[in-house]
Order: sequence, then C-alpha cells, then structure tokens
Amino acid sequence: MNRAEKAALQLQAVAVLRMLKETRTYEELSAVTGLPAGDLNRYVNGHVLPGTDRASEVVESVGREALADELVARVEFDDEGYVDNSGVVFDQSFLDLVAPVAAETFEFESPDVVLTAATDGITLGAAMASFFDARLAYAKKSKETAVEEFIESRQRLASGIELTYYLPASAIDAGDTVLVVDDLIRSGETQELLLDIALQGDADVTGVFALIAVGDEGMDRARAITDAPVGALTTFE
Ligand SMILES: O=P(O)(O)OC[C@H]1O[C@H](OP(=O)(O)OP(=O)(O)O)[C@H](O)[C@@H]1O
Ligand SMILES: Nc1ncnc2[nH]cnc12
Repeated sequence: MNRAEKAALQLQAVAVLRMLKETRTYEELSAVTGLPAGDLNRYVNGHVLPGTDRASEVVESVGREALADELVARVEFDDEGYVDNSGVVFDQSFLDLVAPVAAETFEFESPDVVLTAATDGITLGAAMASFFDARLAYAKKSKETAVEEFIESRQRLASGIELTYYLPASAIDAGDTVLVVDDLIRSGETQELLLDIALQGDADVTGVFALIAVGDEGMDRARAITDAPVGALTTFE
C-alpha cells in the first residue's frame, strides 16, 4: 500500500466512525467496534488517524447489514405509515458509504449516468455517481428554465392527479448505460416514469436501487419493466 492509499484508507475509516457515532455514545461505539472509547474519540475528532490494520477492520465491517441497521435507526414512520428519511438523505457522508456496498451487493455494472428524481433522490444519486465516476441526472416535476428540449414522462396516478417528470434531453445520450436510483420506492410510479425517461433517451438500464422499499409493490413494478438487477438497502412492510 503506498502512502496515498494508506491515507485514503485511514480517512475512510474515520468517515465510517463518524457516521456510526451520529447515533451512538463513545461507549456504544466501543462496543460495536471493539476499540477503546478514548481512541475512538481521538479518531472522530481528527486528532489522530487509526493505523492501517485498525482502519481496514473498521472499513471492512461496514457491510450491507451494518448500513441497513444504521438506516433503520435513522428513519421514522408517522401514524399513517409515511417515512421521514431526512436523517438519511440529508447526510451525504452516510450515502457515500452506501454507494460501494450497494454496488457490490446488487452487482450493478458501472453506468455512464445515474438517473434519479428530484428532490429526495438527489443526494443518493450524487453519492452513487461519485462512486462510479458517472454523470448524475435528475428529473424534476417542473421544467428547468432556459432548457429547450426535454424528455418528459407523464402518468395518471390512482388519485387521478397527473404526475410529469422532465429531464433536459442533453442529460442522456443514446446508448448510455443508466442506473436508476431513488431514496424510496413505494408504489413504483416514480420509478416507472424514470425508467420510461431512460427508454425514451435510448439508454440501457443497468439497475434500479433504492435506500428504502416500503412494501413490495414498487420493487415488483420496477422488475416488471426491466431485467436489470433491482434492489433496496432495506424493505419496510
Ligand atoms: O414509489 P412512489 O410511490 O412513486 O414514491 C417514491 C417517491 O416519492 C418520494 O418523492 P416525492 O414525490 O414525495 O417528491 P420529493 O422527493 O420532492 O419529496 C420519493 O423521493 C420517491 O421519489
Ligand atoms: N415519505 C414517504 N413515505 C412513504 N411513502 C411515500 N411515498 C412518497 N413519499 C413517501
């Protein structure tokens, strides 16, 4: 390992520890990692960097299960079953850790473009795009000013309300590979619109990923549209 790789590993371990510390005391973090609370305090505050052995252990311990547990600890449901996921989508450091785990768990091919829906999909989309070194594109419910050409997709929802998403046509080139991501999938209507936008752009969908699936309906809907892998970090019933 050269010096730059060592430094990158050490900083990645600090990012993991800071993320885990958000919902834990130092004593609890010590119980999870097996490292002394005093050392953890120094790592989290940036006074000392963990050695490479410790850093590798910390980074390798953050697999799908640990991130899914962390996600569950950070989201809240209201009485009607709606999710408040601001504790997750407002935390870019957490999402940056999710990206490599999602890529490995669902074996997503590296795409040219990560496509998501504004608003809440954007931070996850940015993390995934950065991990894959891909472009990020987000469709919006309104037309961006000064853009002349859009791909648009419209659907009438069960309520009778029409939902339209617009993407600047220049965001996807024909033949691009596209990974579709969103923070949450419930009915799958948003995914259907994003997948339709990718299709209209003559792109190849390489996968669909959500942080949270509420029930199976939306995931099944996505699977009916694409043969590419479809996965969620956590499913809530
Ligand atoms: O599977 P579905 O039933 O389509 O629901 C999922 C969508 O709903 C939420 O977005 P919302 O429409 O609330 O917009 P926002 O991101 O701007 O809050 C969420 O961010 C997903 O995009
Ligand atoms: N925050 C949310 N929780 C549950 N279902 C949703 N559908 C769209 N947004 C949602």
